[in-house]
Amino acid sequence: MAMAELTTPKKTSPFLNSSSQLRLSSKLHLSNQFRHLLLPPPLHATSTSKISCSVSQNNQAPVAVQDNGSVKTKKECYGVFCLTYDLKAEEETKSWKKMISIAVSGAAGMISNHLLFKLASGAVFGPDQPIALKLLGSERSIQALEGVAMELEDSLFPLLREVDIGTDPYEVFQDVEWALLIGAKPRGPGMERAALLDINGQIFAEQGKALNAVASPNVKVLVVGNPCNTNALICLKNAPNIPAKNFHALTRLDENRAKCQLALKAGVFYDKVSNMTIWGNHSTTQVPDFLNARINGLPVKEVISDHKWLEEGFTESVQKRGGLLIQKWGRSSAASTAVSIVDAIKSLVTPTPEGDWFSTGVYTNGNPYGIAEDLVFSMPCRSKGDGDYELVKDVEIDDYLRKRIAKSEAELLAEKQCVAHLTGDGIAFCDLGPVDTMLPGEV
Ligand SMILES: NC(=O)C1=CN([C@@H]2O[C@H](COP(=O)(O)OP(=O)(O)OC[C@H]3O[C@@H](n4cnc5c(N)ncnc54)[C@H](OP(=O)(O)O)[C@@H]3O)[C@@H](O)[C@H]2O)C=CC1
Ligand SMILES: O=C([O-])CC(=O)C(=O)O
Repeated sequence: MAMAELTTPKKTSPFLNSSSQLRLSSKLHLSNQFRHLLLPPPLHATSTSKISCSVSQNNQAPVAVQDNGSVKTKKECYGVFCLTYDLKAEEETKSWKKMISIAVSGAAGMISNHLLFKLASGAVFGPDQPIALKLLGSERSIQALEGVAMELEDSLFPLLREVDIGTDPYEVFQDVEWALLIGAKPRGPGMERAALLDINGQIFAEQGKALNAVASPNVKVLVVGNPCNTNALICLKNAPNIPAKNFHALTRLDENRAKCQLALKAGVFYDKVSNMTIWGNHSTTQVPDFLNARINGLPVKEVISDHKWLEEGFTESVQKRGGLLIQKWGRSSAASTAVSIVDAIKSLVTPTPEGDWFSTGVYTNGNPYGIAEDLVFSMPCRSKGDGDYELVKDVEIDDYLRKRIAKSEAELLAEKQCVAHLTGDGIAFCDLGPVDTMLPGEV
């Protein structure tokens, strides 16, 4: 029977019981000889506690080996991912990097359904990076999460080494190095934006606290669930031990949409469009920056002479692309959102090409553009590929951009006031103005 290596958790959840605080780190590789083994029945637990386990020789359910040598039946990990393996024992996997843990919330939702398979395939972190997926759901979705885990099992991804499913963020986020926060309540008909901010804000406040308590201290957090900028702000405010710089709100989908629209108008393929900034909020006030974007290395305005289209048609088409898609497709962008999450992560883990940049919603703290501090605001960034980023500080802002950026900034400041009770900034006061602002997916 192969043994797993014991590690002691750095931090513990207030919700963990003593048995679930035992965590054994897996160094073991699921070799092909084990693939035929009988697996335990699907998990019906409502929380997760990962203990790696070993496989008994007589085709019984996997069992966990505890530090005192006693054997404990493993219930919480999922199916085939409970099996043990030794990455260093086989030629093909010996040179692989140390496994990383990635948490995904809303893991049974539409976006995740596309994203998880890209993560597991190696398309995001590379072909030598084994991963563990920690899937966060709720009582609503626990059955569906089992279905997701079953599909991951059946995909036989060599790089996917562990899958845990659970409903308690304090357990699911234990030691994670990436947290992709996708789950959020969709805004229903007639629901005020203020109500959405409050309901979803509570989810992100709780998840921020959980990350703060149990995640890797340098965890990178990407907030996708809407309204993503303010949710990211709430999350980081509730995680004071994690650098605020590590939190992002996803505006990469907007960047990709903007590149596509410019390419269409210019009659070039979209790989010719670069330096595309989305400024501000992931909402209909966002500002796709055609002043600084380039097509074939030239300023957009030199390539597209229809400047009225740039200011009106282009800008609105990007701001409302999500809504148009819902009209056609009947549901909000899921596949392209998943692709943009992949792009956003890859932009942080691979060096940015010389002269280019990417957009991401980041914490404003000493920015050179005069944008209010203490917001999560989309801006141009570059990365050395180490998971971190630097702001691009010398982008030109003209009057057109300045006015529109100020509108998105005002919107975010108003959103921030609505959630003051969740950020530790006092009593909330919610006045979002006479016209309720929209998510890109709303019309
Ligand atoms: N930033 C961006 O560019 C984009 C952001 N989005 C946003 O991403 C989020 C997820 O989208 P998508 O995957 O399509 O949505 P789905 O509706 O398919 O899934 C969302 C998941 O959110 C979870 N959830 C959390 N809290 C609640 C709640 N109170 N009520 C209902 N569900 C809840 C549910 O999972 P569970 O039951 O497990 O909690 C559900 O599976 C949305 O907020 C959407 O607006 C979408 C597109 C682009
Ligand atoms: O509004 C939504 O849920 C969808 C969304 O963010 C987008 O398409 O950009």
